[in-house]
Amino acid sequence: MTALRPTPAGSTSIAVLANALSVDPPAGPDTVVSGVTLDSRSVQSGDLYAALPGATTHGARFASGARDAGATAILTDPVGAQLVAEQGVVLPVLVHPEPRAVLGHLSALVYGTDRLKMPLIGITGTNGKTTTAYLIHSALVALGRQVGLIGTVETRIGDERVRSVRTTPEAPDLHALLATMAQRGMDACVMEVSSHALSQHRVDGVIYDLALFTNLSQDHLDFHHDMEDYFAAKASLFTPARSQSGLVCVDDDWGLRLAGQSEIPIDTLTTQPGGLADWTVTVDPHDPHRFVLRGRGDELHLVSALPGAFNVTNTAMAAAALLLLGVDGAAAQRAVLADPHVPGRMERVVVDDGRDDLPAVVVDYAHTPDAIRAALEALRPVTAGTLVCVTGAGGDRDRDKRAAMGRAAALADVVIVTDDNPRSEDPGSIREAVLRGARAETGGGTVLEVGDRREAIARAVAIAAGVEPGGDAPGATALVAIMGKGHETGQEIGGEVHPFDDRAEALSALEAAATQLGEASA
Ligand SMILES: CC(=O)N[C@H]1[C@@H](OP(=O)(O)OP(=O)(O)OC[C@H]2O[C@@H](n3ccc(=O)[nH]c3=O)[C@H](O)[C@@H]2O)O[C@H](CO)[C@@H](O)[C@@H]1O[C@H](C)C(=O)N[C@@H](C)C(=O)N[C@H](CCC(=O)O)C(=O)O
Ligand SMILES: Nc1ncnc2c1ncn2[C@@H]1O[C@H](COP(=O)(O)OP(=O)(O)OP(=O)(O)O)[C@@H](O)[C@H]1O
Ligand SMILES: N[C@H](CCC[C@H](N)C(=O)O)C(=O)O
Ligand SMILES: [Mg+2]
Repeated sequence: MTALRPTPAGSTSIAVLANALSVDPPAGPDTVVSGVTLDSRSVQSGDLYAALPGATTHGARFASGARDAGATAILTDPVGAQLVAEQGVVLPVLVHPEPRAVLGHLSALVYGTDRLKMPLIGITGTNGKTTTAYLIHSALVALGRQVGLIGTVETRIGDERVRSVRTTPEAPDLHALLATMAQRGMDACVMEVSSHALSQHRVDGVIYDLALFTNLSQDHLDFHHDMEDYFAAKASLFTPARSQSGLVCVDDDWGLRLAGQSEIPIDTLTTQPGGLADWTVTVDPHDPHRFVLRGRGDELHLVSALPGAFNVTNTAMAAAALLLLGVDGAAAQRAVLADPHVPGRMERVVVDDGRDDLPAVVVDYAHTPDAIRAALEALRPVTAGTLVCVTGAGGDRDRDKRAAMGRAAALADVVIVTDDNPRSEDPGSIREAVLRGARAETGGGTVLEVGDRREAIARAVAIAAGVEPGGDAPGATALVAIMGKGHETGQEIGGEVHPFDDRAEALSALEAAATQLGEASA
């Protein structure tokens, strides 16, 4: 990301950075460093270029490109220093055995974020980070605060929005964003902290005032060695080097474990009936969206604006976080009632002519077994007719979760297995793994394979609407859940990203079904 850099403070020099690293300053005159990047393609004049060793290449191979783009200095490891020298690049080079591990702290010095006053809220967990971040963001905005947001969908600084490439930006980009937010007068920033970010030092040099843990379930086992390793990455957010205080949802065993081992003061929250925690949730027996949150002497009567028991949890976590940040109970209660639009999470797609003979369509970002199960369990009670689920798994990501995703999807009456982002993998083999799980688990439901995602969505809507056979009770009581891509606007196939938006495709499919139903009744 090259956008949203702060106005350079211009006070940090190569000698200052060398001193921070406890290494000798490179020979030659000292120079001001006004920015940092780890991507040669994003270098701006005056930048320190961090040439990092990676899984596929070494950043130092791009040193001459970085120099031509105006880099002032290079940070790299000994192998990188050799590569820089071989290219004849004459720039001051700071050498460190683990450049990634010092990059966050150097970025903080360059951007002045080591003196950040703005409160920071960091959210980690397998599912619910984006949703909870939006809930906190929209509540703080409703309270009249200026709030920054960083996460899977976008970065927001006041009214400015920039689409995200990653959930948690790399350290130089993160510090640049935080400095920009501070310069533009944000009162707080709420952000998602992925496990990749924690493992790859992306949030080094940042101290969160409040860290949240939502839950842990299977994902990313391509990157993390096993669940223990994945948990350890998440748990590292709850240490004094990273956060001052925490709020941990203890509904799953990982949350309980984290609460037991946390090195910082934490509050616990549970939604389990009769559960013991600092914050408890009592759901209204007559309305699953209404609940009472009790904790620290406060009692808040809240309504989750989003469907599903898990969104009661997300809303409760957001409300407790507000109170822990010092918002008073009455204000927090009002603020979390404000409508949070969370793009691509349980998002309804409707044709705008108000007709009532079409199935409901929901686009959701469920791409783990646990999320698919939670989403379908949330949608089943609001579906009197056929529940159709369109799902698929991403390529070049955790392979072990694919069959489990299929098994979870088999909670629907009709499962259509399709492509997500195949990336460099063979789409047919990815579908095969998901299909295996769905077929093993289905209790009499239908499992179909439709590789082309556009066709899969059209098919799902047609079955649910009753214009194609396959649904037991098609029409307005049926529901189509399109899982996995949520807010995404592209589909990555073999290194190319093709424009694709599940919401737009669902709308076209609904319009086509409406036309067919109209013709049939004419
Ligand atoms: C597994 C992973 O996270 N890899 C990240 C890692 O890649 P890498 O170490 O393999 O780097 P590499 O491709 O070998 O390149 C080495 C270095 O050369 C640099 N380079 C490379 C080419 C060039 O022309 N110029 C250049 O400077 C690269 O910026 C890099 O610093 O460092 C790269 C540079 O920052 C990242 O782009 C890359 O993220 C990849 C693209 C990725 O897909 N990451 C995903 C899995 C991710 O981070 N996901 C999480 C979790 C999502 C969630 O659950 O919410 C996220 O936070 O988004
Ligand atoms: N608290 C929760 N528990 C279980 N499932 C959830 C929870 N919140 C959301 N989900 C499900 O997980 C999906 C992803 O939710 P969300 O985008 O909020 O999570 P995330 O942690 O940001 O995910 P990612 O790591 O991919 O960015 C949702 O679309 C929903 O199906
Ligand atoms: N942040 C998640 C996104 C997955 C979304 C899904 N559409 C896919 O491509 O697998 C990840 O990097 O694993
Ligand atoms: Mg997210």
